[in-house]
Amino acid sequence: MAKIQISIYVGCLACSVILNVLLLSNYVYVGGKGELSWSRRAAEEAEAVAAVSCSGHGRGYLDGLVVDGSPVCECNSCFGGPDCSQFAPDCVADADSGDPLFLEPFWIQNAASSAMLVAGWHRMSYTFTNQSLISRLLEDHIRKLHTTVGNAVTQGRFIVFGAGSTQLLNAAVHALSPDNSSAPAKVVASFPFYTVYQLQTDFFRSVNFQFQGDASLWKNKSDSTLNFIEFVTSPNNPDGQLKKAVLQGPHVKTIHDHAYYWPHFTAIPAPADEDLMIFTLSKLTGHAGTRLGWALIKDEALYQRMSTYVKMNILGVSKDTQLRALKLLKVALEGSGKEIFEFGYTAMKERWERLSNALSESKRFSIQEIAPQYCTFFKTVRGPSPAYAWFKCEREEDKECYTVLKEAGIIGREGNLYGAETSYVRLSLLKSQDDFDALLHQINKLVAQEDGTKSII
Ligand SMILES: Cc1ncc(COP(=O)(O)O)c(C=O)c1O
Repeated sequence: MAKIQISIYVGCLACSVILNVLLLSNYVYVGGKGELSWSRRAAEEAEAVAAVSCSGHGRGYLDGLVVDGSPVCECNSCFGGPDCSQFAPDCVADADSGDPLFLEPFWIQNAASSAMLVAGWHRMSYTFTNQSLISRLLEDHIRKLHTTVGNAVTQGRFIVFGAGSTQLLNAAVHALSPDNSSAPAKVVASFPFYTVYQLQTDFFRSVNFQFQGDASLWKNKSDSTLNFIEFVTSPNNPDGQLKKAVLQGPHVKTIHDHAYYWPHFTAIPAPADEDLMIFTLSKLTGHAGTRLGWALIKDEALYQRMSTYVKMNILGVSKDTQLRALKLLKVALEGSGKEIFEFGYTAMKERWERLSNALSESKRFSIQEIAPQYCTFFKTVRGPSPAYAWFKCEREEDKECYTVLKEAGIIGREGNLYGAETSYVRLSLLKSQDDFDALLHQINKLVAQEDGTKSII
């Protein structure tokens, strides 16, 4: 009887050892031969989808549709057909959204260093092992990047991550509003301002805060006992200017939105050193879909309030997002940031120059002026490369400028959404090259109609 028991025991032990060896071998990279085990299939899938030819005007995606076993090309606007090779000459140029696809070619050039492979068991927990909601390594890389670029002081700042900076904008409004005041804090921004500040503040209707429009209108009242929260966007969306706060006073709190304070879009005259600064991965690496924003916060109590907001809202930013952001920031830091920012600046500057040239002889249309400025990152005076053109229809009869452009096959964003007159339209310059080319094509046609003489380039 004992003999049978011992045999069963030995048998079980052997099975368990074999099972563990098999399981372990599934995790193990077979060193020496350069062969992969569990990751090979995923790598092959990723390479196969990247190899799908979409004529340079589209892309196949791992999570895209598959037809007859092949990934389907998702075409850029104005292109169609199974391989995106068919150009639609009369297509409308969509210059509406701020989708930062101008950086896609950079990531294609850096495919190897930016690729990731995520195991099924990667960080399944709500928290990191130290119970934090934030990757320490990612936080270190963010601080390092700001120091390298010289665009923000991070010493003595706490960091909160959000699902994009969009979430942090309202987290900041919530955290800066008094809890038990008889009057809600007045949320303001100087015109023209990023529409979402108003949309969000109105949407999350609260007894603690209320959107009150143009900051400039409250200039003489800001030293009173009224509570103000001013959004300062620098560089500004839509007009690319480096803005400063309009209001000052003991009851004025300021949220500095630095989404575009990167060398792609602006000279960096000095590191931003404000009490509350908000940044986003979207306009830095172009990965808007990854949804990561961060706030640099001086005051600990404010940091705690913003952290609580994010905890109550989403219980922390996705660990997959944090992993991807880490990978991307490692690439951004290569060559002390020179590669990504040279690429971004060159692309945006070229677009700005081409648009400026197209409009240089127009009396009917204009775009904003941005003065050249010394950039501490490039160590030279550099010209403008803004994310958006703040386009103006100069003639009285064109004062519904959005409609004028729409009729000319261009979709922009109405100036009144930014608190400005309807003679302004925001045109996005940071989308894909195909989007920009379509925009320029339509602008050239429009300007050529102005005097009937200029040829269409
Ligand atoms: C000024 C400004 N702030 C914040 C955002 C939000 O960016 P995200 O939520 O992608 O971080 C945008 C997006 O366009 C923006 O223009």
